[in-house]
Amino acid sequence: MDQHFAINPELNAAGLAPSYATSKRLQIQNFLTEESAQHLYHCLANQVPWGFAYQDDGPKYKRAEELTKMSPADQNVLLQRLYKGAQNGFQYAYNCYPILDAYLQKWGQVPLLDRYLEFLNDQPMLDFIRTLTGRKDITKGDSQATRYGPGQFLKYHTDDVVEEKRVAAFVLNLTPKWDKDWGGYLQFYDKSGDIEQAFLPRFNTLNIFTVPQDHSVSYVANYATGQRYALTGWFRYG
Ligand SMILES: O=C(O)CCC(=O)C(=O)O
Ligand SMILES: [Fe+2]
Repeated sequence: MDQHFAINPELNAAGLAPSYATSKRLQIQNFLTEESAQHLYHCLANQVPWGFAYQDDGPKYKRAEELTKMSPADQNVLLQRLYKGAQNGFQYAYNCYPILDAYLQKWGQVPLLDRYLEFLNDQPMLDFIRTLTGRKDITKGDSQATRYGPGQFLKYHTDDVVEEKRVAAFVLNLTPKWDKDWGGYLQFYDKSGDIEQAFLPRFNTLNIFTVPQDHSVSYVANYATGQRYALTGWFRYG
């Protein structure tokens, strides 16, 4: 496989660092070369066997193989149960492909995403992120592919899992076309619950932010006609 991914050579991490340091989050457009972003997008849109991630006494994941064994009626029963759970507590429902687990367990279903995970952990990327965040102690990145469609969401949370040693969360958004009435925003809140900032899903755009920090992916409208594709994860120390 001769697939090669690259960061947009015009970007300057040191130049962006002061803005990240001040606001604790940043949106960087045209993050990868156009060719890299197109390859990844077509992979997410056409090749990924999407499973389903949700919460049920802890994080749960159904692989694509299990999902296809469920009837549409049973899938709907599950979704309604998740909506019920969302009434009173933390909940999420979105399609997912756990790239790091797939890599470590050698699922072998999407070789391009194995190459992407290596790219994420290669020197140019780690150096860029260390310079951008000012955190020289970052040692690695993990990632999952996500797809949010109508009726899917990720409720307010902070990404704080102490033992996972997360320094910064990232969302490499790969959604080519999105309408601002469709929901699916990455939203950040202040203490009183007002939205401080919200990032529209946008093609080839890296959203990166310090952890912990209050955020959510707003509910995708039932009338949305698109899917929100992204590669998300965390850069870690130790
Ligand atoms: O997809 C996004 O914009 C954010 C995802 C997120 O917050 C998470 O997976 O923890
Ligand atoms: Fe998060």
